[in-house]
Order: sequence, then structure tokens, then C-alpha cells
Amino acid sequence: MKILNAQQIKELDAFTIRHEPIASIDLMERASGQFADWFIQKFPNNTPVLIFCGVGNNGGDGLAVARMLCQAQFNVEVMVVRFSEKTSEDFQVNEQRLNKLITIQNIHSEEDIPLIEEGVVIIDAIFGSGLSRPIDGFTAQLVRQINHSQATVISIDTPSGLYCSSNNSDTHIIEADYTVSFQLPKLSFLLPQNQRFTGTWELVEIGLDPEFIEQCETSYHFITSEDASHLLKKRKKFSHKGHYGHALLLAGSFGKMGAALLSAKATLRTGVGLLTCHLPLCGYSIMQTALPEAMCSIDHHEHYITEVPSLAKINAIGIGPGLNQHVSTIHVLEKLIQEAKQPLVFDADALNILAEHKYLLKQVPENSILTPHPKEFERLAGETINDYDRLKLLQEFVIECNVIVVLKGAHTAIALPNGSIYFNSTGNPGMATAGSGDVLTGIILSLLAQNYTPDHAAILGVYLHGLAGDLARETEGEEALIASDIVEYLGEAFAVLRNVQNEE
Ligand SMILES: Nc1ncnc2c1ncn2[C@@H]1O[C@H](COP(=O)(O)OP(=O)(O)O)[C@@H](O)[C@H]1O
Ligand SMILES: [K+]
Repeated sequence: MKILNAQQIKELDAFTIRHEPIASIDLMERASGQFADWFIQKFPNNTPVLIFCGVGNNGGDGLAVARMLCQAQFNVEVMVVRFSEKTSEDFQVNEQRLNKLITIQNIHSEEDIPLIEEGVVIIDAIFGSGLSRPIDGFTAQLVRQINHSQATVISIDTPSGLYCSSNNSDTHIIEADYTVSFQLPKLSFLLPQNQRFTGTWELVEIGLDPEFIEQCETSYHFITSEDASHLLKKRKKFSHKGHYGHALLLAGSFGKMGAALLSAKATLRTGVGLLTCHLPLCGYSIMQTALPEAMCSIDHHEHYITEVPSLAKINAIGIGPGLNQHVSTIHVLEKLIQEAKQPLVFDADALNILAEHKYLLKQVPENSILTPHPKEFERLAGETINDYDRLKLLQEFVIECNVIVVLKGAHTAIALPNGSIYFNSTGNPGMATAGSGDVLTGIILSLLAQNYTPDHAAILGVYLHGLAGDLARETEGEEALIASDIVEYLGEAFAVLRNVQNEE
């Protein structure tokens, strides 16, 4: 799914109106109806509702929603924030329609801002995607008051004050509990720094033109279940293990053999034909006992890896989980980078070594996959001042190094060598637990070995990992969820994606 900027959204809106065709007021009615349905599902109609409307189309939505909630027997109070004399046409129509049902109040200055009573639910329809400069004056005061209140706040389309795709976090922005947005996610929703503004966000479909969306150019995408299911290959009836690749995993050191084990289990559970783990001596009986399906190639060193094993007959290589940064291991990484012809995935200490030895980073083969968390990315690429800046640095980094970076987080960002970024839609805070990154490395390694292209392996792997985590949460909950659970639920995650595939 594409992520568009405010200008593109405006054009999409206009295109839909011309080509469906649909009157703009009817498109507003459709959008508002979707929001109202969401609201009615969520709150009982004895909830007192206070709606703040701007004077543009976001305000128009607010007025239409007010009418719909009145019709659903909610007790609704509406205040129009008169920050401008100019009102949009569709706002005017909805104002007339609502006037027949209730008395609309107005805010012209700070004195008109009401006291917000306890227990009220606020709908924020002050500004949407048309915001073109920071909120100021009495509207800013209103935003402050709403944010200081105890009320539950639901924003229509965007939290008022938040730019769709650039940084303005030091200005006045509504801190919503929920944001119900129209059809497409906004870039800002995907960045950690904006969580306090968006709260939990959801999308509602409003029938904007799919062909127009198709031809819009953007670097940003949001991975849906349909997107992921399109990437998933089918296994053939008469296939054998030789068809599903041979993965090599270099992982583990004394005290961190669990990372190797988690990663190896995930590799196998993602469908690889064969897996060899190259481990220090101390890992031998651990791996053979805990995971008899994996073959072992054993290093001469007791505690860490000092040798590159044979790369013959290997289809993909993963390195990093539970490694360490001993000088001999650094040589292993260097040799591997020089010798490997297979696709590679680098994680954890392999990334820290690359960060410490930038000359090695320059030699990393093109299309290799790097899976840093934000701290590891900072070590690799440098510091940034905010999340937008980090995205920009991420794009510059992948273009310059010609690699794929999987920047892990709540919405993991997969950056391809051409600078496109795919944001993940699965996963939950239960996955913020030791070893879940190791599991991801195993999943991606497995897909690479099965001949998925590196970009597909990264996108599908990240989606499956998050989906398995979401399924694990259903039984384990967020606190009790551990990385092994993610591995255990991979089978179910595949089944869910297959169902999506079959439904299409
Ligand atoms: N709040 C969250 N929401 C969704 N996914 C998360 C969250 N926190 C962590 N994850 C996922 O869990 C994994 C953590 O990886 P990492 O930080 O490398 O952990 P470790 O080093 O312990 O394996 C990443 O894939 C990340 O996307
Ligand atoms: K809004």
C-alpha cells in the first residue's frame, strides 16, 4: 500500500470526485459515515461527545459526524473553531444540515474555549491533511487545553496540527488516544516520535480511486497482508529438500549460544531445506541436542568463531546472532565478505563490527541485508536529530552502500538500495524481548536460501516475524511473550498468509 503526501492526497481526492464520479459533498459524507460507524462500534450512545470542528473539510467531516451521531441518539455538542473567516463549501453545506438538528457554538477567541468536563469524549476535527503551517493563536490555546484534559480524544484523519510527512513536533499538536484516518496511512503515523500525537491509529476505507493511487510516485509503502501474501511462494508436491536451499548460519559464542539456537530454529521453521550452523566448540552439544534438524560445522575455538567454514553448496549465509567482536571473528567477517558469492544477512555483532571497521562496510556485497535496531543503525550511519532525519539518513545509507537495511522497531522500515522504504504493519510490544531480533535473522536467512530475492526476503520475513508475534500475543499476552514463542507461531503465520492468498 502506498503512502502519499498531503499534496498527492488532495489530488487523489479531486481525481476521485471527477472520475468516479461523486460530488465532493458525497465523498465527505462517505468518509464521515465510515468514521461515525467506527465511533458507534467503539462507544455506547450514552457517551457525551464534544466535537471541535475547524472551518475546512476536516471541520466539514466533524459536522457530518455530529449529525450522524445525533441520529444515533448520542448527546453531541459541537464547537466550531473560527480560526479563519473563510469556510470550505462542503463545510457550509454540513453546517446548514447540522443546524437543523442542534445549535452549533463558536470559538472566536480564548474566552470562548469551554471547560472540558470529565467523562466527555472529544472528536478532533480541527485540521486534517490541509494543515499548511503550525497552529497558533487561540487555536493553539485550545489544543493545549484539550491535551491537558482527562478526556478521551479521537482525531478525524490526522491529529490536528501534525504534518502528514514532515517534522513539526515542537508545535501545537493534538495528543489523540485514537486516530481514524481515511484509507491511506500518513508517513508521520509510522514514526516513533509521533506516537504521542496519533495514539492508536486505524484506517477506514473511503473508496478513493485505486488507479490514481497506482500511478502516484512515492518512496514510502506500508506492507499489507495482501502485499505480503503476493510474495509467498507455493511449495510443490513433488519437491524435495534440495529445492528449498541450504542455509549457513555463523552464530553464537560462549554465553550466547541461545541466540544461535533461536536463529537456527527460525531458519528451519521458515521452510529451508537444509541448515548448517557454524559454531564455536562450546556450542556443539547444545545445538545437536536442542535442534537435531540442524547440521553443525564446528570451529576450532572453544568460545568464539575464528574460521570461515566451507561455502560450497550453500545458498545463503547469515552472520551475527550471539557472535562477539573478538579480533579473530573480525577476520572471519572480512574473509566471508570477500569470499561469499551467496546472498548475505548481517545482524547484531556482525553489524557492530562493520560499524567499528568502516572499510569493511564498504566491501559488503551489493544487495546484502543488514538488520540493525536503531542503536546499531546509529553506530553504522551516525546520529540524527529526529525520526524524519533518520529516515533521510537511512535512504542515503542504502543508496550509498547499495544494500538493504531492515531498521527494526514498532513499524520496522525496510529500505531498498533504490531508496524505497517499506514499513511493516505487524508486530507488537510483546516482541520487545531478548532474542526476537535473532529470530528475524533466521527467518530472512531461510527465505534467502529458498531463492527469494533479497528485497522480497526482507519484506516478507519482517511481515511474517511480526505476524507470528501477533499470533503468539493472542495466547501469551505481551508480558509473557518470549522470542521462542515467535518461532512457535511461524507455522500459524504462514497459514494466515496462505488464507489471504487463497481468498484473492
Ligand atoms: N514495540 C514493538 N512493536 C513491534 N515490534 C517490536 C517492538 N519492539 C521490538 N519489536 C521487534 O522485535 C525485534 C527486536 O530485535 P532486536 O532489538 O535486535 O532484539 P534482540 O537483539 O534481543 O534480538 C525487531 O524485529 C523489532 O521490530
Ligand atoms: K483532525
